[in-house]
Amino acid sequence: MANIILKTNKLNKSFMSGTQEQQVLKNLDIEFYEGDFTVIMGSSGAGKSTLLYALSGMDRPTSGDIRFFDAEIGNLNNDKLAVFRRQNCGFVFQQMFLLDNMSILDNILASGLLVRGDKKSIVANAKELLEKVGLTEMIWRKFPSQLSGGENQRAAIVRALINKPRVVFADEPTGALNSASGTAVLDVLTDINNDGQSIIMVTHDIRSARRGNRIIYIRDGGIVGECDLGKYVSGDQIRHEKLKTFLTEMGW
Ligand SMILES: Nc1ncnc2c1ncn2[C@@H]1O[C@H](COP(=O)(O)OP(=O)(O)OP(=O)(O)O)[C@@H](O)[C@H]1O
Repeated sequence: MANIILKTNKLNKSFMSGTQEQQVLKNLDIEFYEGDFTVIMGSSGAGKSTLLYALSGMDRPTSGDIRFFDAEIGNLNNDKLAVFRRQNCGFVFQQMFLLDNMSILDNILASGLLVRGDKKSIVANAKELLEKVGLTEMIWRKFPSQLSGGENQRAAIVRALINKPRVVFADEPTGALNSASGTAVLDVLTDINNDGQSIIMVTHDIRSARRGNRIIYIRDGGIVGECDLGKYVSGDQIRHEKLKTFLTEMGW
């Protein structure tokens, strides 16, 4: 049995809209396991991104506990939480801002150097990841304002992965990418997962979801189903059909 990396206990998250309270996550109890590529799916507004933000410590729950490895993240103050996130987590979210006064490569190296001191290995890792997501050497020297949205997004993904985080949180990582760039990003996520890094990804995209081994379905802030797909194998049609059947059963 794989180690539990994240566990929630009666997780609730509400937002106030005027005087009305909207309860988005409702008493959620869930465990995530080391080495899994977990995919969270569900209809629009079901609470997927809210869950991802709470799990990753980007936002605080209204009530309930989240145990992340050995840390109860609700008990960490903001500074400790920031250090904890920097050391353990990578974030591949839609809004990921690169610093505009630094080249693409420097943006990535700066993130790496914040956590590790070994510049040589950080540079080597950065170049390998940049090539994998299809960003050529000419682009490494450019500044974010000189790149397309998709190029910036791929660079931001490299920055998120540079420290080899134990857990990568991804929210629609291929959302703004064309098919070839999307595949390159999914291939990188699959590679790092095969190397042992855990991934928790929210997506609407069945092609992205297919990369996961565990699919969780959320409706109205609660988990209503899950499907064990086994590890991704390219071109495995049976796996693909199993996912499609599961999603149909869930009313997707
Ligand atoms: N910061 C916020 N303030 C107020 N309401 C919010 C906030 N964030 C999310 N919500 C509300 O919580 C609900 C769930 O939002 P969430 O983004 O988690 O859904 P989702 O399942 O990720 O949807 P989608 O697939 O459309 O991205 C929505 O009704 C949304 O309006």
